[in-house]
Amino acid sequence: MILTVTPNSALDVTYTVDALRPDSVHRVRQVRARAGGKGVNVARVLRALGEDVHAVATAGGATGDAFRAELAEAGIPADLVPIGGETRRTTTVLSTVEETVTLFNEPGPEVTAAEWTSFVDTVRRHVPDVLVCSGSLPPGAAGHAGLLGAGVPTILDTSGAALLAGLAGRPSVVKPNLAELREVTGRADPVEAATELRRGGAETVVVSLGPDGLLAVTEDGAWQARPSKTLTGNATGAGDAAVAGLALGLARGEPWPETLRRAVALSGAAVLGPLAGDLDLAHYRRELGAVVVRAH
Ligand SMILES: O=P(O)(O)OC[C@@]1(O)O[C@H](CO)[C@@H](O)[C@@H]1O
Repeated sequence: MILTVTPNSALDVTYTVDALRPDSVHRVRQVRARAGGKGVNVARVLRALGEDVHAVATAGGATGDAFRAELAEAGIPADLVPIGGETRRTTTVLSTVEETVTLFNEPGPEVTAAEWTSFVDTVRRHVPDVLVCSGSLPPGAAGHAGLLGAGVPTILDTSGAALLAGLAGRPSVVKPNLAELREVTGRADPVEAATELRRGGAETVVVSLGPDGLLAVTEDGAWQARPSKTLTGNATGAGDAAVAGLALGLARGEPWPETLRRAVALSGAAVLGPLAGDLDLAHYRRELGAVVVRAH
């Protein structure tokens, strides 16, 4: 079983507007709301692939109730740890004129020390094949390192100070995008920057390069996997789909080139899905054979 952990869960609200203009009123053409946060998106993707997955997330207040109801409707098995604060919302604005995707991520509610302990205990009750810990931390949370279980392969997908602190948990994989990698290392070259994170405690660093695919820097060498073509769509959750592919590769003990191939194919399928966590499965199957993987 793959366990996905979302400390700062969210109700993802997606607005579709015509043009997005500052200093103006926007008429929203379509509103969609559903359970989100990066780990929840990873769980959705794995579930769509028919994999055995379980989610752990926080939930509080009326937004937490909506989050809980939607997750149950989606059929994702989950342990939701109650918190006193209100689960946050994230807002994604899709503009059909500029074809842009704009995100507003709230910080999330303050969690108490007791709530965080209960969250960590809930995660530790599981013995997964792979543990995926994704997204930001809510204010007051002690850090990801305490969630990364010894003896279980782990993926940490977060950014900034939380990523640096999480290295203390010696994750099997971290997956920053290029901007996040540069931000935490101050280095422009992705291989040098990834090597620095490996020295800091990550076994493997997988960098998401947007339309250029994924770059993995591992103890056995480096590989880059590129999609067969550039896609347009909703890129929110594309990184989470890539993480789902990495988790699957780790669970199956596949070699890195295979794992990267799947992760890139899933990431493209997510860009074509309407909302974060959705997949175009036909694209995924086609793209699996078309992704180009080369030693870097
Ligand atoms: O604020 P975080 O935890 O970094 O990111 C949260 C988030 O923007 O990431 C997902 C897309 O990856 C969205 O579904 C989600 O709400």
